Amino acid sequence: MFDSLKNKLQNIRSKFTSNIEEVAGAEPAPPVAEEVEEVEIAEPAPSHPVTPEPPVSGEEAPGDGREKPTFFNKLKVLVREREVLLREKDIEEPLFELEMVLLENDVALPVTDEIIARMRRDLVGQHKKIGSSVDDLVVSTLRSALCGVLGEGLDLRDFIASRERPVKILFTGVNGTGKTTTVAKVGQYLQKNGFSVVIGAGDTYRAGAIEQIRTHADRLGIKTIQHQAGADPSAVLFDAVQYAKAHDIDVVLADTAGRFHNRANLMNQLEKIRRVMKPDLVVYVDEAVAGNDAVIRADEFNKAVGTDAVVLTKADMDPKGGAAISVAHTVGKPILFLGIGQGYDDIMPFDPRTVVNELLGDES
Ligand SMILES: Nc1nc2c(ncn2[C@@H]2O[C@H](COP(=O)(O)OP(=O)(O)OP(=O)(O)O)[C@@H](O)[C@H]2O)c(=O)[nH]1
Repeated sequence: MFDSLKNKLQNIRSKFTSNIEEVAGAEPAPPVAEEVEEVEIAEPAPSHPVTPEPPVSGEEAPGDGREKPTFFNKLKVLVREREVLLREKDIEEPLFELEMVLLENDVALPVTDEIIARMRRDLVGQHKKIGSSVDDLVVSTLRSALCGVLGEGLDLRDFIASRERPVKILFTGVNGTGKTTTVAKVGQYLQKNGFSVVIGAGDTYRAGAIEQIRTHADRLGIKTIQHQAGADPSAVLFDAVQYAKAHDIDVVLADTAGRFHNRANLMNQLEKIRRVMKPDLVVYVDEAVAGNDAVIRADEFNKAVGTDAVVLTKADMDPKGGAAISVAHTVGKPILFLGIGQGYDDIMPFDPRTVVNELLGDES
């Protein structure tokens, strides 16, 4: 998943590190006298008896019984307190490369600009403590820039636990992106997390769609509410909600026909579904492999009918990761899950920190 972006980000990480190391190496060492007073560092036991050194002329021996800072102590403090003041030109080159890498990997332009601005703001013109590892500074700055655009994510279990039963989740999106499979995967995920589920077969438009969702649901032991092909999807989903109420089911998952935001009749149909079903959560499903197109569609869909969260499918086939990085910041709604394969288990709750750590090759 996102291998191209991952490899390139890790190269950029080394570039930033070597540039900053160069600046840090060229800077004069910061003063250490005051810090040395505060720090207690165990000194290695001497291998032979040490005769106390007489004070160097002009220097007072400490009169409070404390040991005078030694060279060894000073060195340790120096490493710990090492600071660097970065100027724009010190990181201009890796910043430019980062910008190119993000754009080449389908990260949307405004999102790329935001990441670069965050990096610049966090690094340039400030004294940065770099301790013994410049790499730590680079990784934490990159991590916070990426997490800044990915937002907080949304834990579906917490969301469901916070709502009245039955919690109604409506899945929408364009044709063939993996919506029906996603409904089945989410059904299994919720069952495994202790919630009971019913599926409403609201795609009455595409030939074979009802049978498709029914087959998935039967395999997973989930009840499906269905009408015949061509029926009004609002009526099907209304029935699914009634069934859930009558049988104390926790969650209704509503499949719907794929549609584009500019197809007026299908969008009106979706409006009707919303009025009748009153969903707690509208989930827009698109495929990560569509890159920037998926981001634009998600944004337009949100503006046309409103979206609460996004699922990106086929992340397993996407080397770039641009849609996953861009969609939450562009649409202003969290990513709920990534689809990572064709099996029912191939769904991953989207945790921004985990994804960023994976991209940076850093487990901390
Ligand atoms: N590799 C991969 N394939 C997926 C993923 N999710 C779905 N698919 C596949 O994508 C294809 C389309 O999935 P569907 O669930 O039928 O798509 P849909 O959006 O419901 O299609 P419509 O009903 O036409 O809107 C199927 O072959 C799925 O197995 C995923 O995360 N990874």
